[in-house]
Order: sequence, then C-alpha cells, then structure tokens
Amino acid sequence: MNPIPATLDTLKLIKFLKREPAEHKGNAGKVVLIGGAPGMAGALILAGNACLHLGAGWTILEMLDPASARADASQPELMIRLARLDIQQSLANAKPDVIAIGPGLGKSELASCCLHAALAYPSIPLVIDADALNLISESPELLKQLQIRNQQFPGSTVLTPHPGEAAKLLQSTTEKVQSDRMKSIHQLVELTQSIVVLKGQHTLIASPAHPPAQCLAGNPGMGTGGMGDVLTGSIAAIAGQGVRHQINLWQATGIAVELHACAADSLVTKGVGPIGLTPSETILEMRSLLNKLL
Ligand SMILES: NC(=O)C1=CN([C@@H]2O[C@H](COP(=O)(O)OP(=O)(O)OC[C@H]3O[C@@H](n4cnc5c(N)ncnc54)[C@H](O)[C@@H]3O)[C@@H](O)[C@H]2O)[C@@H](O)CC1
Ligand SMILES: Nc1ncnc2c1ncn2[C@@H]1O[C@H](COP(=O)(O)OP(=O)(O)O)[C@@H](O)[C@H]1O
Repeated sequence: MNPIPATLDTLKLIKFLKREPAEHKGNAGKVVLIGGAPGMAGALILAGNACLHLGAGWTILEMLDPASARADASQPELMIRLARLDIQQSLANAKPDVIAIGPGLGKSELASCCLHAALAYPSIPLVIDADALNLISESPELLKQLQIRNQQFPGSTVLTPHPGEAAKLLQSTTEKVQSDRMKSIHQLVELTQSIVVLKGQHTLIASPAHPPAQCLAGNPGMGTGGMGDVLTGSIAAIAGQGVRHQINLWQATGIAVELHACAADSLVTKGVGPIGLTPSETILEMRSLLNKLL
C-alpha cells in the first residue's frame, strides 16, 4: 500500500531568489538548453523563454535545427547556437551552471551524441525531458550512464516524464503508469536513481532521498503542446539561480512545478483559459507570481 503523498509546499523558498543590490548576471546562473530538432525548434525556444523570464543570468540554446539556429528577433536575449557533434567541447567552453536537454530533441545520431555529452558533464544540475527520456528508454548504455552520474553526483539530475514517457522508461504502458502513479514514481526513482517529476494531474515529485510529494495545483488547460517545455526551462532557471542562492535541485524542481501549476490556475481565474491557455502566457504569469513571492 502506498501512503498518501505529502502536498508540495515550496513557494516559500522563492524568497531565497531575492537579489542583493550588487548582484549581477554571474550570480544568476548560466543555463545551456539542448534540443529543437527540425520541426520542433519551438519546443526549445519555449524552454529558453521560460528560462529567461524566470531569471537565469544567461540562457544559451544549443539548437539542432540548422534553419532555426540564429538570433531570434522576437527574443534577442536568447543566445542561439547550432548544436554539432563536438557538443562536448561546446559545453566545456560554455562552463554552464545547469544543463537541460530534451525539448524537441528528436532521436537522431546528433541527439544521442548531445545526450551522452550532457550526461558526461560532471556535477552540475542536469534536467532531462522529452525525447532525451525516450532515448534513455531505448538505450541500456544511456541508462547506465545516467545511473553512474547519479552515483557520482547524487541529487544533481532530474527527469521530467509525462505518463507516456514514464511508460517507455518502465517498458510499460501509459494506462499502467496512470493506474498507480505512486507505484510508478517509486519504480522510476529506483530505475534511474534520479529526482523524478511524474507530470499530469497532481504531478508527483520524488527522489532516492525524498518520498513523493504531490502538487495539487494545475488544471486541464495545461494540456497544450509546449507546456512541459516551459517546465523544463523553469526548473533550469531556478536551479541556475539556486547555485548561488542556496536552493538545491530538489527544491528548485518543487518550486518550478508549483509555480507552473499555480500560474496556470491564476490565468484561469482571470478568464485566460482553460480553453486556449498557452505556454507563452503561462511563462509571463509565472514571472509575475515569482516576483510577488520574493
Ligand atoms: N512547439 C514544439 O515544437 C513542440 C514540440 N514538442 C516535442 O515533441 C516531441 C514529442 O513529444 P510529445 O509529448 O508531444 O509526444 P509523445 O508521443 O512523446 O507523448 C504524447 C503521449 O503521451 C501520453 N501522455 C502525455 N501526457 C499524458 C497525461 N497527462 N496523461 C496520460 N497520458 C499522457 C499520451 O499517450 C500522449 O498521446 C518532444 O520532443 C517534445 O519536446 C512538444 O513539446 C510540443 C510542442
Ligand atoms: N489535467 C492536468 N492537470 C494538471 N496539470 C496538467 C494537466 N494536463 C497537463 N498538465 C501539466 O502540463 C504539462 C504538460 O507537459 P508535457 O506533457 O510534457 O507537454 P509538452 O511535451 O507538450 O511540452 C505538465 O507540467 C503537466 O503536469
């Protein structure tokens, strides 16, 4: 029998993000986000926009789609680069505080090479989402690399599967995952040794060091393509600031999950959704809520 999970209660930690008057972008974290294969560049741009609007000092996109790997006039703050097979060297040069990989990544050879490089990058917080999770579910070698990273650097990797991705990781079905979400998250934590966010209604978060906690906020208006990409960019932004603001990856993940769901609820209260609620609107509402809670 799985006990009822605790309710996530992390928004009070947002005050740790408050900036001292002399702080600068070097204190706010350098985030590298990897993904955006042809046809899915938007996923990486959404993650990047979330990262930027939630306060990262630098947001760098390693974009797999050559046609989209150029400055975005509507969001020139994003540093958009073309991801190449020498990604390991690019990461070494960038010296990020956080890496996030997956939004729109696809499953090409280049995608796989990027994931190997991200998993090999030592010690810093790493957020793994979307197709990066699908690649791990299809490769015992990548799964082993993830497990080894977690042995070497416990608590520094978070996976954010939706129920479909969770099913692939567990070699199961979406229906089985959803029929006992508590059992599923325990299995995911055991398999991957990571912090795991099992998305969907009443998102669960757990890790080898933490029993599951549940987010009761959120609504079905969040069922719009790109909403999960926003969560990925948000975790990365808060973890990036957390490096110098005493917020660890477990806490950053909880804050982002709760802020994301509360922002969507707040928009619905204002009549923006649930039908037609967009990920881009949710980013701006998250920024507004975060600044109110500082
Ligand atoms: N603007 C863009 O370019 C977008 C690109 N995207 C990318 O598209 C790729 C494919 O990802 P998708 O997730 O769209 O497609 P997938 O085929 O990976 O997963 C979708 C399936 O997962 C299951 N599922 C998901 N959430 C569920 C829930 N809450 N309850 C029950 N079942 C659930 C359902 O079976 C659903 O059909 C990813 O790389 C992703 O990042 C998406 O993020 C959408 C936006
Ligand atoms: N009915 C719901 N209630 C609460 N949250 C939801 C609901 N449906 C979706 N969400 C949230 O919306 C996000 C969707 O993420 P995901 O499925 O990865 O989207 P995408 O891959 O399109 O970016 C997750 O954070 C999930 O928890």
